[in-house]
Amino acid sequence: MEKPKTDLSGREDIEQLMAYFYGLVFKDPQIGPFFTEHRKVKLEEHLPRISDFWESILFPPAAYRGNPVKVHLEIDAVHKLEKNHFDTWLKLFLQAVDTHFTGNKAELLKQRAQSIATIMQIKIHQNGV
Ligand code: HEM
Repeated sequence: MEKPKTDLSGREDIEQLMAYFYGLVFKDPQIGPFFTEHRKVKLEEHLPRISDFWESILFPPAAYRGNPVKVHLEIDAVHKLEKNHFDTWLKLFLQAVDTHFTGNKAELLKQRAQSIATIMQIKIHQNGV
């Protein structure tokens, strides 16, 4: 029988979830190329960084220092980030969380992903798209 789903309890759960999520992202035909072609992201560098980011939201304080909006404005300047890219990113993110976790932290994670995605799209749009 499968293990019942639980809530995220710390860093290790975030790391496992992100490894699963970026597994989906890298092979997605729509948004995978942002990571594999436009930016040539190394997963062994991205995973600790993105885990710091989500840890700072779910279990503060955490080590993340950065500016995700600025990073995505830079990505957009080279290759446009469209609504459909955000829709796909979010769909995979929600799917990854729901596949592995359930509970308050899981809900918070999904809410924050959606609100940050909305803010990013507004900022990118303001930037003259
Ligand atoms: C259209 C959807 C998205 C695409 C294609 C995308 C793509 C990327 C790429 C390629 C990077 C690596 C940049 C680099 O290191 O060279 C990155 C970094 C990152 N992304 Fe996204 N992203 C998307 C949406 C989001 C959303 C909605 C969030 C948050 C809710 C997010 C959070 C982050 C964070 C925290 C980083 C690390 C920034 C840093 O280095 O400090 N991304 N993204």
